[in-house]
Amino acid sequence: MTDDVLGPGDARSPGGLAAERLRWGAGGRLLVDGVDVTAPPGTVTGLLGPNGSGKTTLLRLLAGVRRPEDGTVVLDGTDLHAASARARARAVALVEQDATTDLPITVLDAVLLGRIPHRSLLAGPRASDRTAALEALDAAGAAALRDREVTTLSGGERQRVHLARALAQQPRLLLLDEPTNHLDVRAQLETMTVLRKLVADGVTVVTALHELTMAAHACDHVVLLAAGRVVAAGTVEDVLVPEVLEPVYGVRVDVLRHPRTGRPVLAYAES
Ligand SMILES: Nc1ncnc2c1ncn2[C@@H]1O[C@H](COP(=O)(O)OP(=O)(O)OP(=O)(O)O)[C@@H](O)[C@H]1O
Repeated sequence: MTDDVLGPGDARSPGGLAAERLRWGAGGRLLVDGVDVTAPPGTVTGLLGPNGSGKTTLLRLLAGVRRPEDGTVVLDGTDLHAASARARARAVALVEQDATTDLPITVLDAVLLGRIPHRSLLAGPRASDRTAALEALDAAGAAALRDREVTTLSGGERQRVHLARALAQQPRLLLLDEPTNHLDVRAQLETMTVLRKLVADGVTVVTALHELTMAAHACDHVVLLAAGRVVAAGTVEDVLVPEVLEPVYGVRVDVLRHPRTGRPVLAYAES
């Protein structure tokens, strides 16, 4: 492996993400406690769990932003934490929850930041970087915002721009922390359609989500966390069921069916 290229890894090992036995603690508490996450390429994996269950902490470990105290993160056969920061930046994009955008720069320049791992640090953006950024803006439904200053954007507009920056990065693994929490219903569905298109191109996607019906709509697999541990992992049909969800969330859950798609629609009531 060279300094700035991650993978392609061992041809015999399965592609996608394979994280095993991840452990990370802070403040004298284990926040991620022996977690395994497997996400094959071509799939969207939903990371679910109540507030404080460890989703954000786990995403940072998977992204290589934080080094686990124990365990491994392997992407396409290559150990992510053994790779250089530049190699990781080429391979992995993380869209953080409520990422701040307080630089006085245009949306297009913000999205061009996603191209930095792919170009020489001393050189400015090339025509191909600009093309990739414009395509990413278009895919994220943010093309009309390209000349706006990012500090003036609404919460939902910022969320689209953050997604566009990650798309411009052209990662093999895209990690997202509640990418739809500021979006109106149409924009939520559009974001999930963007993720489905990415996985169709072989990208591996792992996204934290609170809205379980959205997870049922868009995910192939889900991983349910509680208190830093995986309490269930599998298909939507296996995991998004009352007997699994009710003890974790402490609410009554009924699973209905979407009249158009047949996918699960979850209804909640206080227990
Ligand atoms: N650096 C830290 N030091 C101490 N505690 C932390 C630290 N980072 C996170 N925590 C705690 O770890 C737990 C897990 O936090 P995390 O942000 O991963 O949860 P989450 O599942 O993403 O939550 P939410 O759904 O509310 O966004 C929380 O109780 C949080 O307060």
